[in-house]
Amino acid sequence: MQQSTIAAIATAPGQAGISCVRISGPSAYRVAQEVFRPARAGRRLEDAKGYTALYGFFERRGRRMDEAVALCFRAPKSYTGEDVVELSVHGGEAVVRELLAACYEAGAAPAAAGEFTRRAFLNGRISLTQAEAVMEMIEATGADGARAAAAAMEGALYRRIQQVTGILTALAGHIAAYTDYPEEDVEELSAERLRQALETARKDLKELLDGYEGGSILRRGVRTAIVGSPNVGKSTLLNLMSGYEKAIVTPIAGTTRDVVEEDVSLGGTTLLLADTAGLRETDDPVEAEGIRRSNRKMEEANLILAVFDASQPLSPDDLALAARCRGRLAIAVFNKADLPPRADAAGVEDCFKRLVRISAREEGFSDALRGAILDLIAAEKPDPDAALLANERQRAAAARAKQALDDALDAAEAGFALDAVSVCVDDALDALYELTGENASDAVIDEVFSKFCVGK
Ligand SMILES: Nc1nc2c(c(=O)[nH]1)N(C=O)[C@@H](CNc1ccc(C(=O)N[C@@H](CCC(=O)O)C(=O)O)cc1)CN2
Ligand SMILES: Nc1nc2c(ncn2[C@@H]2O[C@H](COP(=O)(O)OP(=O)(O)OP(=O)(O)O)[C@@H](O)[C@H]2O)c(=O)[nH]1
Ligand SMILES: [Mg+2]
Repeated sequence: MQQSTIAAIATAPGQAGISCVRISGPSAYRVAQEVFRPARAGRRLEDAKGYTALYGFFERRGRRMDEAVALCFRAPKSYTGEDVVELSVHGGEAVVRELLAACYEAGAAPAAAGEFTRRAFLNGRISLTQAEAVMEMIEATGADGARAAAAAMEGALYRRIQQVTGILTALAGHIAAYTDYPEEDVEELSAERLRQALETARKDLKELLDGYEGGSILRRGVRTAIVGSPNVGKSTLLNLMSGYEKAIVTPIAGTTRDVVEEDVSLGGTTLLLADTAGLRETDDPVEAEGIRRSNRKMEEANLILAVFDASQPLSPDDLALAARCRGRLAIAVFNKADLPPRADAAGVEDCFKRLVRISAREEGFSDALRGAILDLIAAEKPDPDAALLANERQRAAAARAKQALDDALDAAEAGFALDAVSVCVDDALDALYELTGENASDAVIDEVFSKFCVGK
């Protein structure tokens, strides 16, 4: 248990209906009682039971500053596992800042970024992956991301990792008993059983790792690059999908130079749209830099919207672009369908997963394009309720564990002594315990919580 009592504003800055200061630690009630006076005579904050609320006033240096509500939690039944008091006042920036200052005067220390959640973790209330899920929830901008975060908070990933550590600890125990106490008549570990256990654990980890990219689609959104030759209507398409005139549109080829980004929501999934400079050979160094950025966006994209001008024959640049889309999650968008058709779509059809005709000048996001996008990403999107690796830290730890199991299988295959296998299994367990935080160094824990906001 921590000795200090910390306080921070737990609500977002700015004007709001109410704002809240959270106080956690052994002196939470002593601090709160200095700044909060119950309205009803005879009621005392120190006597309040957990999960009760009191109406009263925020007072500072004998002056009534605002109305307030105190929400009381008693250790260990609170978010942090410590005594917690939450004081809410009207949501003005000045009053809540003053409330926090008053808490400091009363002896509370400023909370570091993520310190409440860190205490919940250190007090054994949540695992490290669950703590990271709290962060994921705060960052989620789409319904899919929030659902994935809720599953992780509920322990989906933690339980999945526990399945793997369960297999491996049983195996390590068996190997240790067999090699350390041969006289004890421990059942021999057959090569087949050893291989099977290692394979099962490795398969579980491989599945988790394979789902990582898809998970980022749920959490952050689908990185969607709008690419194509100059003047085909890429910026017009971005504006159409965003619902407002975000990007400059002109009849002049080479209008867009910088990447223009806009997030749009499509059926619970966020599309991170990037409109890019038209691809062509150019001597203009400014345009050339724009085109370099277009290419980078295209490489990084989960989904490519390759735009063609349906009213013109396809150019060599168009054909080159189509060829680059082969094997990618890419949709051919034949734009300017309002004009007489002159492009031969059949020439590039087999480079794309879908082909749609639209007129980006017309109002409203075309159903055909929307349908094609939803269709393609549905196949890429993992089940948000499933166990998913949430960030690079988790991915790297899972990858280290899988590598150790690959090594263990190689050692077993090569007929090395069980000791050698056992070293690899221990390495895998170390990596997995670091993932869940059961055996994570202070440096790793610091790194995780430094990404949180103050008050969480
Ligand atoms: N006002 C408020 N709302 C909030 C939070 C909070 O801290 N304060 N939370 C966080 O920021 C989240 C809720 N998280 C919480 C997690 C555990 C406990 C808790 O008291 N657990 C006890 C009691 C459970 C029970 O009565 O059944 C326990 O597990 O022992 C409270 C909040 C979201 N909403
Ligand atoms: N007729 C017709 N014109 C369109 C359509 N979509 C875009 N345009 C026009 O085509 C021209 C170029 O549009 P932009 O959206 O700027 O094209 P772009 O692909 O972003 O061009 P760059 O930024 O130069 O690469 C503009 O004059 C648009 O009004 C369409 O569906 N039909
Ligand atoms: Mg443009």
